[in-house]
Amino acid sequence: MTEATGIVGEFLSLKGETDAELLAMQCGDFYEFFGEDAEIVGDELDLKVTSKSSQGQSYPMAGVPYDDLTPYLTALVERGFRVAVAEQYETETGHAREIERVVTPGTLLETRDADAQYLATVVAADRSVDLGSSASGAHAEWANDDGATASTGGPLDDEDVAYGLAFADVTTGQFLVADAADVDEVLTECYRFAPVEVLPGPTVRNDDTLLGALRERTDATLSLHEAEAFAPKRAAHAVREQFGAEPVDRLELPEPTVAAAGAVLSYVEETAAGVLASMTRLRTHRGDDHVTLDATTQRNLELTETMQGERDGSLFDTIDHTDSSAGARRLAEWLKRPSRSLETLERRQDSVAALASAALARDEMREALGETADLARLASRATHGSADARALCSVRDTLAVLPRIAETIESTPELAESPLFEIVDEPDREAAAALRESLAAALAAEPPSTITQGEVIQHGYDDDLDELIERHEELRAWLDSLADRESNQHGLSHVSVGRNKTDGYYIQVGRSAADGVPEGYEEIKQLKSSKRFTTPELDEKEREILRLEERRHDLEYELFCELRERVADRAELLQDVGRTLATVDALASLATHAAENGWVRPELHDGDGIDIEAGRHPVVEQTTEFVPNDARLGRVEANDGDGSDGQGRDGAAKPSGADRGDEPRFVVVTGPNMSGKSTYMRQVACIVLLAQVGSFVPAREAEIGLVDGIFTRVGALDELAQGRSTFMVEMNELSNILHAATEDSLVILDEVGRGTATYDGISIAWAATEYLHNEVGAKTLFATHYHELTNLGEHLPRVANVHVAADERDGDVTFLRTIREGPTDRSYGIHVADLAGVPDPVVDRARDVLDRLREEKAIEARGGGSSEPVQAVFDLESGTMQTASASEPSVHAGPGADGGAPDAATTDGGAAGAAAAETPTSDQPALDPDTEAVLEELESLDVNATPPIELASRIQELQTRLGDDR
Ligand SMILES: Nc1ncnc2c1ncn2[C@@H]1O[C@H](COP(=O)(O)OP(=O)(O)OP(=O)(O)O)[C@@H](O)[C@H]1O
Repeated sequence: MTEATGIVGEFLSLKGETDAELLAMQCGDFYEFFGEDAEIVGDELDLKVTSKSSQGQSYPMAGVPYDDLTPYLTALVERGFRVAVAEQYETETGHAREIERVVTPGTLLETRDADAQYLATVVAADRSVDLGSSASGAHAEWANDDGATASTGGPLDDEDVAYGLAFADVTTGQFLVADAADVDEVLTECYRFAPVEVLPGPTVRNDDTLLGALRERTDATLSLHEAEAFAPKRAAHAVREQFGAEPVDRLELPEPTVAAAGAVLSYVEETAAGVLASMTRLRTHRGDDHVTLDATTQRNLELTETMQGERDGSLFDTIDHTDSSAGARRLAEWLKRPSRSLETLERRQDSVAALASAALARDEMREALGETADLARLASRATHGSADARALCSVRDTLAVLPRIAETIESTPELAESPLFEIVDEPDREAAAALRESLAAALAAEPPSTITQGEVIQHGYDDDLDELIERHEELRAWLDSLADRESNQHGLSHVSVGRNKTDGYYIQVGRSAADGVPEGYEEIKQLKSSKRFTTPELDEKEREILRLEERRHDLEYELFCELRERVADRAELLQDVGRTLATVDALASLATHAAENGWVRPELHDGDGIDIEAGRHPVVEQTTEFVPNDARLGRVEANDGDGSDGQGRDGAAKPSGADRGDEPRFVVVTGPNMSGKSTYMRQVACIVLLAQVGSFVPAREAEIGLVDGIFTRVGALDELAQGRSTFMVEMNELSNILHAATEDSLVILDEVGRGTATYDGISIAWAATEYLHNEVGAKTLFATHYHELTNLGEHLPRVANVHVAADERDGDVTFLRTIREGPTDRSYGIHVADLAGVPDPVVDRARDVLDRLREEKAIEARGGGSSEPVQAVFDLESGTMQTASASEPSVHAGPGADGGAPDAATTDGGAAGAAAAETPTSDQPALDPDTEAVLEELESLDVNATPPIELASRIQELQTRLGDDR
């Protein structure tokens, strides 16, 4: 096959120079794609694909107009492509082309999305290697400074690994670094920042598990960046060059973090040259300052999107009333990174309280905020050199909003006395005013979007330009009056003066008068009813006008670029003002939601307890007539004056554990299906989270002791699609919680152990409860259908029971949605099955079975005071209850026979299966030695001291041994 030459050949050779998936090459007034690229672009963007031949071969070709590249580029990058852009430039002998930039998801400046657009790096390094000489370490993440990659091995063992992360948003200049102790922390931060593109470091790119998790937990494109950029010396140099010596030297950032930061900088420089200058500050993000919200919890609480992946119906969507995109970003950031600093939160609360009580001033401020543009983004565009005159006008107009907001605050007493007064004073207001004034003096009121055609600079800004414009206008006036002059002077009728590309300026005379034109008129064109002429004088004026126009455009362009550079030099100031406006917007949004929904200011303290009176779910209350409920967890400073009658302040139940003299820390929530258990637990988590955002909360009153983390475990339906067993996911999540939660954490467990056989499930749930209660001490809400667990309250001092009440009358069940003290005795699962449309014969039969189960009083066998529980199971064949006995050593008799006891026995009608450990009754025959050995082992198993997962596997092993005997 002959190699393509000409333009196609040039395209293919440039394509060979880049690792971008697509190349857009400028060819005059178009950007063209050839070959496969043309086909992909044709498909993706619905562009017409034609063909171009070269060396007798035909190549697909697709193109977009030069001025129209941005939307196509954005669309391609948003679909995950990396697109190289080659520009054409003039040379002495013609023209040549070169790749100027590679646009990737993380370096796309022209984004249309209001969300932050983070580019992230994840670097792993072996802790055991002396980091000082890490480049020679066997598992060092980075390459040697000479460029050879030191890491050749696969993934590191997590225990020995330190992780460094960097997040850069080229559209706003935000630059954050963080370190992470393990993969979970890496994933948590990545979920929190939701990067659009991740650059895995040299070792991470070999770690299938971590890469898989990153793909699963983020929508990021994973891109490769040269390993040398991660080398410690080179990375540290890049960081010093960008931010000065401080981050590396004074902040003492760990090397993996520096490597991550340096690599991001080099990638940005390589792909989006020019925008680096907008990254003026390096901030460190420390998990310790924020409430730990692992990725699972962020999803379970539907912070920014629902479990179905929708934005609508998320917590953020519900509380967001911001009027600017920067404000929305700020609010989302607060929600994903709730604070643990009482001082920060009380400052926000003071501002929200002031804004909530000053409705008119708030409206005025929101109106002004609605007129603001995204200053941080405009600063980046100015730095990159892609801001046009309209963008600078937006900077000018947005800067003008700051004094308006400040004035409203200063003139409204409530606001003037709040922290808002200081917040608006944080940026250098004088410098902002000066910049605004110089922009106002320089820019035309409504400039065109093109910056090379003039009319962007205002009169009075530059003397030379004014002179040019004056002369230009004089000439225009001369031209405007030329037709009249000629007609009067020479008695011509039907005379006009015009201009077009081919003829330049001309005098047009009607045919009837054309013969009478004076001497000196030179005919340049004949039309049907007229003729066009020029004159030496007109020619000269034309030359002058063209010269003036060119000089005017050049000078205006020059002045504009100077102005844009001046704005770029003030990138940091613009980011400060943008940040202040965004903060005020986010606070005003919180105040608006609080005022419109009757939310109250929670009392925050560094103590332990959570006390919520008449709390509501912030999202569910929007669409439902919501029944409020109280919640109490941990050591609450008693100030409600009651407590003797077991009733809360409004008569609703207080968990019964309080009666035991210990504060309830672990509350078991039972109740029928669909009664509202999940909603109740999530509402508590959301209220605590909102409180630590600085927001008001949906409750009548609330006292919140700040928590260090919120952990949740709820059903994980979506994981199924990803090929992981539901139970495995459940156990992973449980394991994470048991490891990560502390005494100061809030834990929400919605059904633990449901994904496996009933006995295994109960055992795990039981053991996890004991561990959380005895070892961790976290404040926990635990919803379960295992009624056995309600007995834990009898044994453990800080376990309390509550249930969601339902009313049953004549077979009709009414959900009351009210939390009451103590456990429930019914599940109403059959009622829910009926509501869900399960066929009548099945529902009737289920009721029948349930009645029989109840008659056999299986529950009394365990809960009715007998010290020797009896295993009761339902025989599906005979439709009767059978108790294990010597005469019937059936498959049902062994504890934990897989799937042995039907779930109905435990989850419905309050009938409970026996506990996992069953002892033989006196009238049973002696057991065989193996079984006895198993029982002995079971007896000696220290449930409190054995980690739950190990416990589960021990029990499973014992079951297997019993099973082998059968
Ligand atoms: N306090 C409340 N006021 C009004 N409606 C509520 C309240 N709590 C829950 N609901 C509504 O009741 C329905 C069921 O709630 P939820 O899913 O929390 O029940 P559940 O007990 O966890 O159910 P299951 O045990 O089947 O998982 C939801 O549609 C919810 O909107």
